[in-house]
Amino acid sequence: MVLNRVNSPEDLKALSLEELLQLAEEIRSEIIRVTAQNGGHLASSLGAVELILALHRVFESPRDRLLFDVGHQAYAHKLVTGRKDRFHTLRQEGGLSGFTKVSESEHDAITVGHASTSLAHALGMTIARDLRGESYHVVAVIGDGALTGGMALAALNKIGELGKRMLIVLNDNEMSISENVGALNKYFKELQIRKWVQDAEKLGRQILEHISPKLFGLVDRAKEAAKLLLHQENPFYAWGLRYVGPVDGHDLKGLVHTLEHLKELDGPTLLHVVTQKGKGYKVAEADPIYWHGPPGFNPERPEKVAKGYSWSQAFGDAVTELAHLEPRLFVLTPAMREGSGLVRYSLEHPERYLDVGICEDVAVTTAAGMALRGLKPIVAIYSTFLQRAYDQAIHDVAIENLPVVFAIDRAGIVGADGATHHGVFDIAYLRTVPNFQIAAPKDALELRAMLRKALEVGGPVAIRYPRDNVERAPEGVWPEIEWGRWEVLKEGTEAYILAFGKTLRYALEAAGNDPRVGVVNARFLKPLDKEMLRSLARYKLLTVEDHQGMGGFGSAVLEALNEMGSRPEVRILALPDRFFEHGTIPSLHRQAGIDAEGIRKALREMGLHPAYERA
Ligand SMILES: Cc1ncc(C[n+]2csc(CCOP(=O)(O)OP(=O)(O)O)c2C)c(N)n1
Ligand SMILES: CC(=O)[C@@H](O)[C@H](O)COP(=O)(O)O
Ligand SMILES: [Mg+2]
Repeated sequence: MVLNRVNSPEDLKALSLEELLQLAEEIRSEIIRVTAQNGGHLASSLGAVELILALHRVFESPRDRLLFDVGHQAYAHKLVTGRKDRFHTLRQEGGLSGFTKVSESEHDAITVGHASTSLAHALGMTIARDLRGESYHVVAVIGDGALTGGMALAALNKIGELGKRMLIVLNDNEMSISENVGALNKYFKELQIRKWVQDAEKLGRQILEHISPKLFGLVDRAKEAAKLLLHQENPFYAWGLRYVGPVDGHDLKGLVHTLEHLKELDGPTLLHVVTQKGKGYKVAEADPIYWHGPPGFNPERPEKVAKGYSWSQAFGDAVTELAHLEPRLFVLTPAMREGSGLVRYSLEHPERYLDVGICEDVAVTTAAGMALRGLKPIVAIYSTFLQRAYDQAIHDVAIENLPVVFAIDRAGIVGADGATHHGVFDIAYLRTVPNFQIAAPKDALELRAMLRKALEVGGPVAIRYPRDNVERAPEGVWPEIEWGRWEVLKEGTEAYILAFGKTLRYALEAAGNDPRVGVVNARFLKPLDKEMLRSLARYKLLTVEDHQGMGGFGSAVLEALNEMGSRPEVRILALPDRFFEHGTIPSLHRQAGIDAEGIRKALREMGLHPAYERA
């Protein structure tokens, strides 16, 4: 096994081309083996194997800084940078992160998980490097999907102007999670259509290679000259970049030669590599969407695992029906069609569906534009990714109190994706914004009721729900809901648990049949149900939420009690002021003390010992 001999990128330099090719295959097998047991970003990582090996062959990490945008495609990078013995712990609690992470390795240049940051990171690093008189290389690998993000394009604009030496590798597989979108993506396809150019180039390199490897760079120069003659402007000309490509992103030998050549060039260069997402694993090549992030699977007989009915699907089914009832409804997603449960909706209502690409800011402000002109837009968006559109939510939606519904998926701890993805800030960052209303349904029926009502109440409405399964609600059923009113699910004589969203299940479990402890589905956070809160203020109160404690649901309850001059005993169960790494959701909830056990413990501390303890 060649991989056994690779303990650092240094070791790659001693390998022959045959050994490098063998190493690529061994790495592919290891990625498949571990992703099969742990789940993870399989297709993206399989597609980047040759590229990553070529980069580590040519550059000198950690002296040279290799940046991976999103960081989900970097499994090969982890395997050749001293982490192969821990690779089996990928995305497991206490194990390796599923993305690159500065605190995990000196070879990880940036901590990522959210897309489109690598170019601004690289810009900053080249400025620091030059200011400090240092001379290392900065290389940023960015996918065609991540390049649809506005901050990537804005960074390109600055990179081209400053002209600092850096290499940008565009890993173009024509896929985001879904098929990629955007005008640039269409242009890249055209660039690749000139297959005869690529074939001629490959032949030219092979011929020159036999004459002298030194002539290899001649092909690049000949190509650049040809493009100028053909007036095939460098697609990144406007951004002041040197463009090279498209080249075959799986041709390890060709990549090494091209990178060797580009390494010597000054100024910013963009190397356009064409890869196949899922390369080397038939099922992933055939369906890179499902195999973008599969749960565990049988590597010998890989089959799609039928996941249970999720909140995302409940949302997708509800809006698909709702669109028949409300002709002004329009649903937008920032490149998360599958994750947000919108495949069915996009097929049934293509004229009222829009995937804007990986640009949450554009999704929200496009929705604002639609609302200004009479539509009723719903932005389907993960809590963590909504962080990218906070000003748009305030500046473009809330100030004019526009009727935009935010269907916030993955609200709360999400599990294996870890700190970059837990949706645990949205309550705090939204509830301070005037005009925003915030709700969390207890089940799919309540989700349907809230979505329908949200389209009527007007103004910005955030409805948040977790990464979890949920019992399917019957089609065609649209229950009424008293907007802004909580729901007592269990009476109590001494205390009430006020649960917001997913933690309601834990509250019911903890209260059991103890007559002293009541449970409230506190499904509206803004507006709070102050009338019911006032009536409960004579009991001990325990709030529980799957969100940071600071600025969360519990804070809102405390503020309201203070406002009404009530001083009951109140305990807040929420996430402490720290980041939670990757792990299973139940385990992370247990660590945070917001599960049934945590609630029981808090009740005991409030003097409500379970009956068996009192006997
Ligand atoms: C800001 C943000 N929005 C959405 C996502 C979800 N997401 C993760 S990977 C991905 C697609 C990335 O496509 P690309 O950059 O082309 O990489 P590939 O998987 O094709 O290698 C998306 C949308 C994210 N990570 N960050
Ligand atoms: C890398 C990335 O951001 C997405 O692939 C994300 O991991 C999807 O999360 P879900 O698996 O919760 O849809
Ligand atoms: Mg891609």
